[in-house]
Amino acid sequence: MTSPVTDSTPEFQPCTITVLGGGSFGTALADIAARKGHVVRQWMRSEEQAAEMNRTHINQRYLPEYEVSEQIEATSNFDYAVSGCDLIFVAIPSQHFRSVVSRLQGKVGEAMIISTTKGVEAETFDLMSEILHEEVPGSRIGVLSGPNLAKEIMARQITATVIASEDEELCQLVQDILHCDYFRVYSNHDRYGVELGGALKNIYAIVAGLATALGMGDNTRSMLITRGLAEMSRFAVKLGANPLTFLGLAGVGDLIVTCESRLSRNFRVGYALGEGKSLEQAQQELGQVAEGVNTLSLVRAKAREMDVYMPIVDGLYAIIIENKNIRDVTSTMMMREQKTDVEFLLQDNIMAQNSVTH
Ligand SMILES: NC(=O)C1=CN([C@@H]2O[C@H](COP(=O)(O)OP(=O)(O)OC[C@H]3O[C@@H](n4cnc5c(N)ncnc54)[C@H](O)[C@@H]3O)[C@@H](O)[C@H]2O)C=CC1
Ligand SMILES: O=C(CO)COP(=O)(O)O
Repeated sequence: MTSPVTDSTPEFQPCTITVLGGGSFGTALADIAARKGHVVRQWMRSEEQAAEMNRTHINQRYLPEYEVSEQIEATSNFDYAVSGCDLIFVAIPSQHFRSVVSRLQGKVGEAMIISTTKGVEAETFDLMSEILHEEVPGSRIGVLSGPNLAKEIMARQITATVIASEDEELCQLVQDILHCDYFRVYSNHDRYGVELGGALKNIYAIVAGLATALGMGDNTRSMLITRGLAEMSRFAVKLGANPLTFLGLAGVGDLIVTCESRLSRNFRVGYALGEGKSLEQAQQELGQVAEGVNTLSLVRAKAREMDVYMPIVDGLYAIIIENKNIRDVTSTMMMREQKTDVEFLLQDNIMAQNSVTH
């Protein structure tokens, strides 16, 4: 049995927190909050899964190796789960996000709502916090994103995340709720950039998994991560995000962890593809969400519409959707026109400034 980390500081104020989603990340967040002494309800679709979790304190399907706090109350009763809570974390895969959060309408009073989902909606290209704005108008909204592999959080590996919102009070509350000796929460006001970073990096994790399975080296993976970052930032800037956000935990931080870790489901899908499995087989064997697969097609279409150069996205799409030969695609990518290393103009601005001051 793991020891509690209950917050015993005099200023500690227990909150009532609801987590929507019975998967790995929802469970990891519920566990942190419950161990800190908050009242935590975790909503999941399956009545049997909820009953089993309350009985055994183990999420058998998603995190069978870890015992969760006995203080988490799992429930399949949605209205009960969200009644009278102060804050809601939503950890539902992007494809089902709207259908679940639309049920919050008129039920949540003043509760703040935080999306933890790293994906894009197919029909609208909406990010999850935009869906929250549409489905629960008037609510206070934030996004939690960063290098946060659920299993490492459950193992109490030291981890940092980002809470992003224009709402300063919301950021402060989430920091207070989740901060403990193994989990640090940084704030950022660029909600859109933070959220976009979390969604985009999944694509490059698939590429990294694929490259690793094919026996490509560390030089290759480093190139993929760095050029992936350039591509992500280029795309995000075109959509109006701040490229500097991509230098933080929710950008390069999350990109590194998902491109380097075999715990990443997106990496694992890529790895399985590299072993010659079909996309369907890879997803089926995973049995959990790998958001990057859907995000890939959506981002490729959007990049074409906006005329953004994304060769890695194009290459992965050619391999896994158009079934092109991996070696041919890689060779075409390598033989493309040579580009400059760093493309943003910050450096030019600094040099221009220096030439004035020196
Ligand atoms: N697992 C991780 O390490 C992290 C995951 N995330 C993000 O969190 C989101 C959720 O991921 P996980 O919890 O890992 O996924 P998961 O695959 O472990 O679990 C997904 C959960 O959503 C539930 N679900 C699916 N459709 C539903 C519906 N229509 N109604 C109600 N529940 C439904 C499933 O039953 C399951 O409990 C994803 O967008 C992921 O990118 C973010 C950070 C870390
Ligand atoms: O977002 C994550 C880590 O920050 C989890 O990545 P996967 O969804 O690829 O497992």
